[in-house]
Amino acid sequence: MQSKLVVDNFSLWFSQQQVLDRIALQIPANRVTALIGPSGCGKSSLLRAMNRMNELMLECRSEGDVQLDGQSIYRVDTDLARLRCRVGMVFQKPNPFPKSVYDNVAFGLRLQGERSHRRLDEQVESALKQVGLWSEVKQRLHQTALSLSTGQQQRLVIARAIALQPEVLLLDEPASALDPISTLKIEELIYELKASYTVVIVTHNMQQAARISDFTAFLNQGRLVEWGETHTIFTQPTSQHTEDYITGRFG
Ligand SMILES: Nc1ncnc2c1ncn2[C@@H]1O[C@H](COP(=O)(O)OP(=O)(O)OP(=O)(O)O)[C@@H](O)[C@H]1O
Repeated sequence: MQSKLVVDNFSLWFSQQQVLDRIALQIPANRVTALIGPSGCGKSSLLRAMNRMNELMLECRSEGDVQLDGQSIYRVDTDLARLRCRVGMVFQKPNPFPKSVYDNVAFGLRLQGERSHRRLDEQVESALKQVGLWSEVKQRLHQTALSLSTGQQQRLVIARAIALQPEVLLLDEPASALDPISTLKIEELIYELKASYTVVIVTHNMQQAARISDFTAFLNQGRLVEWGETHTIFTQPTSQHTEDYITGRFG
């Protein structure tokens, strides 16, 4: 299977604290990969390593590499804006801009220089349809996005990321702030998204990881304990640590 991203012996430090230790992991294209593990084990840091978001923090240092389609993203001449368009990210708490629904989705497209009203309309509609939000918001495209429910806001933020036609979507606990029905919608959406995108998701919810992911990586204390097909990790983990974690005995 083709790897979209390859994490190659990657280590990360914040100040003196090492938070990732020689991680080696492949992210298959057009599949959902879940990152699981106890709080503080480094899941979000590993996710952020995949589009160089850790560097926005002070005193952050890394070793090793991450390759996107075989090309290192850690080269000094990497265009970070372009990288973050190719590898989009959605956070735990929905963070719509205090702008209209339409302007949220059109924001990045306008930044990229799109000026045609017709093309903007088409792309906004297409992104909102992909996240299943179009029928809910088409009458209120010019109202503030902050008037949407939390679940709708999270789908809007995913639409904002999708509008830029990323190749990879990084989702950091995207459903943890949502009610069960909104969570289900996000899970269905993630399942559909993998037809067009490579998805990496951090989740604390083992049932969610088992339901929506094809591959699972288990981290503990900054190390990758094991990774493989989700079914195998959940039914026949090779490590006792993994088994203890997924059965709720620790973490
Ligand atoms: N900006 C930062 N500055 C300093 N230390 C940080 C920063 N972000 C994370 N850390 C530390 O890095 C370690 C890993 O954090 P990270 O958020 O990656 O873990 P996690 O597995 O995603 O945790 P959780 O499940 O609780 O969200 C933790 O010890 C955390 O305190």
